[in-house]
Amino acid sequence: MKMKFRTVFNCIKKINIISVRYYTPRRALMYVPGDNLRKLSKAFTLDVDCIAMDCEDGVALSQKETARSTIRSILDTEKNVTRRNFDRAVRVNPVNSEFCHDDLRAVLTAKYLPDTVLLPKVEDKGHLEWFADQANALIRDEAKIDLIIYVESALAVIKCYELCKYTMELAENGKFRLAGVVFGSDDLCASLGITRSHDGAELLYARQKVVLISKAFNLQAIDMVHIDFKDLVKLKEYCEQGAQMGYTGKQVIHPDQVPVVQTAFLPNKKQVEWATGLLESFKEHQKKGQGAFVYKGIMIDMPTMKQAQNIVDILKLTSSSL
Ligand SMILES: CCC(=O)SCCNC(=O)CCNC(=O)[C@H](O)C(C)(C)COP(=O)(O)OP(=O)(O)OC[C@H]1O[C@@H](n2cnc3c(N)ncnc32)[C@H](O)[C@@H]1OP(=O)(O)O
Ligand SMILES: O=CC(=O)O
Ligand SMILES: [Mg+2]
Repeated sequence: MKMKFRTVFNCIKKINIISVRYYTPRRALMYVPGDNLRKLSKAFTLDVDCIAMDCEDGVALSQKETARSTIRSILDTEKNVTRRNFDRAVRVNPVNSEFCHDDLRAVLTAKYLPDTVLLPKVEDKGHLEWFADQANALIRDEAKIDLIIYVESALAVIKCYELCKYTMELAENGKFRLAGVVFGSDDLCASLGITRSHDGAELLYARQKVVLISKAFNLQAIDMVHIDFKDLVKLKEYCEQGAQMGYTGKQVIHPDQVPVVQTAFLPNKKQVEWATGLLESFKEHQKKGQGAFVYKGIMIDMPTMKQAQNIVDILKLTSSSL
């Protein structure tokens, strides 16, 4: 009996609450320095949901122009030359840098638009208005891109709700839609004046705040990067913790991290069996007029049914979008 409880609770504790209007899976969001053709070519061979071609912090100041033009030439070529239909994302430089305008012009006027623009270091409404003006002017016709904003400073964590809300408002009449929020842990550490520890305890408050607010707007929440890329055991632990908090994916910097993250952000076989069994049982009990009932020794009513539905939904959404 004790074992049974543990098994069921192990299933429950890993559940993501998702409620989405459209869904592009981004379990692993993998950065590739935009000036490195070897790494870019390698990335396109991987089984990864999202490739983040980087113009920002993974690129030296002297290589910004090379990164921009390399990414542009990739976007000018057809997407389906690779074996997998991944999300083609570009991380541009922050709006208040000298590079962002040129980055946006290069990527948003390419023959094929990126699926997603990743906008780092967003801190106030002015940044978002500036981005909206640029995107609306540069994107042709009726096309729309996904936008993911980064919360990665003390100020941005405090203003996270306001930033998400305002981006959604701007998106209503814009050529972009807000798809998610990235929790930029490493820049946040720099902003707070701390050095990141191995267990990440210093990040807990902000990490939870970012996922809570993202989910309040039905957005994807993409968890912090694990820079100790050779430690795959700790990576798995962080993934499970993030998924348990409600994060839908994680930033990745090395190919070895990809399979761990892609797997960790999908419900496992045991969770799927638990969820489908519960949903069947829920239907039967509803027919009999019973709102609360016992399934595998646990009291079930509407909230647990919704958690089970989330598991089934995330699996369906992920497999149907790939
Ligand atoms: C922290 C906050 C952030 O903003 S994170 C985002 C900014 N940083 C980045 O983008 C860094 C991305 N990662 C990297 O550049 C590399 O993984 C670093 C960490 C430098 C290690 O590279 P390297 O010494 O080549 O690793 P390795 O020899 O183990 O690589 C094995 C093969 O995999 C390739 N690889 C490596 N990283 C990537 C990547 N991100 N994307 C695509 N491919 C990658 C290497 O080129 C190498 O391939 P090959 O076997 O030589 O063909
Ligand atoms: O951009 C990501 C971060 O952790 O900083
Ligand atoms: Mg950052």
